[in-house]
Amino acid sequence: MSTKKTTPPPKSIQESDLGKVENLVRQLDAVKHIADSGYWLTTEELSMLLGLDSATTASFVYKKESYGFAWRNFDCTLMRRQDKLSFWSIRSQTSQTLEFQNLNSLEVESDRIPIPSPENLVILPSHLQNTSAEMEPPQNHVVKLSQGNGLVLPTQASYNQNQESNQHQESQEAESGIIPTVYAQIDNLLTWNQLRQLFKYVIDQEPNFVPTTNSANDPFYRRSMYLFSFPEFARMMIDRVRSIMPHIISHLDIQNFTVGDIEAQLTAHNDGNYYKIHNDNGSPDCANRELTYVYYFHREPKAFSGGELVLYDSVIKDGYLVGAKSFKTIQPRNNTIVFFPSRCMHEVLPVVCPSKAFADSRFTINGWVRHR
Ligand SMILES: O=C(O)CCC(=O)C(=O)O
Ligand SMILES: [Fe+2]
Repeated sequence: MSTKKTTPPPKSIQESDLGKVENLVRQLDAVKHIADSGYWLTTEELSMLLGLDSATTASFVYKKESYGFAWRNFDCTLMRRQDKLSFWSIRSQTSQTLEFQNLNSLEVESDRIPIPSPENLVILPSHLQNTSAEMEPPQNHVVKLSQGNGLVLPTQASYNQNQESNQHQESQEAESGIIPTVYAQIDNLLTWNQLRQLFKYVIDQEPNFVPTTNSANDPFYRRSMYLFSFPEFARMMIDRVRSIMPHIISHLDIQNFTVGDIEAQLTAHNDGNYYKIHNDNGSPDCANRELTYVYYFHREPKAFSGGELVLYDSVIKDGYLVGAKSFKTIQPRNNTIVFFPSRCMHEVLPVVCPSKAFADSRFTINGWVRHR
């Protein structure tokens, strides 16, 4: 008996490959269809669609909501956990990634505003920036320094009619130990091209915006929408903020700290939206937030009014940081970024946007610089 193995008949390579390619194209079409629709999928559906193995699928159980992964040229993002289900969005990267890669290598154009290099940033000193006392400041809003569970709310949100000028309040309260809130506002953070691309991106992302929540679990405390995942622009903003951090710390004249994680979220405030008085480092998981930054952008001409950021000064009372009566008002000017200490009390005044159109919203990329 011969030991020689019989060679299997040559299989039709072309045919089997063609079958695989057809299946792949069918799968890619289906993924693209879902990505374009903006529908969310459960983990089980996502796993089926992408053909994920069971170990990968099982590992999703342990992921927090801020989780995403890339599958070919698609971004899959865990959007929400609701009851026992998790929901995922799929987004095609192709167009945005290509556009974004060119962002920093754009040739100088006539309408381009140069990115200020950290050395020649023009930061207006707080006292030269717009301050006002047109609204009613809250009294005795008490915040325990970096402690407590969740957002620490005013203990006594009684609002006083205040007709005096901010300047006047400042001089009065200087005598009673007021700690003025320092802030820095920088104009023209992005080039017009970057801004245009960001705006276009945000408009395309409208279906993925979801209502904001807050740690006070009070639905009336905050009204706005936010976009959970915007990886390219988040990266750009975080890099930019990190690069200017030494200059901001020195300008604000605050104690130096080692910069750790920097977060970013993208928010839209439309008609009637607001964010009541709060600080940004009042719960254990955000206790190491040192600085808050808010980058403002909107369509031109501006189609909303209101939405000012009000920054309250502080006083220390019985070991607590207490919001003072005096405050500064910051206008959400297009293409500007503002920095201030996260422990300071602040609020966003209601936005009036008569058209109610999403594109007319007050948009921000805002976030926090944590110390290491
Ligand atoms: O939009 C703003 O001006 C501030 C937003 C803010 O305070 C926050 O997101 O914590
Ligand atoms: Fe805040």
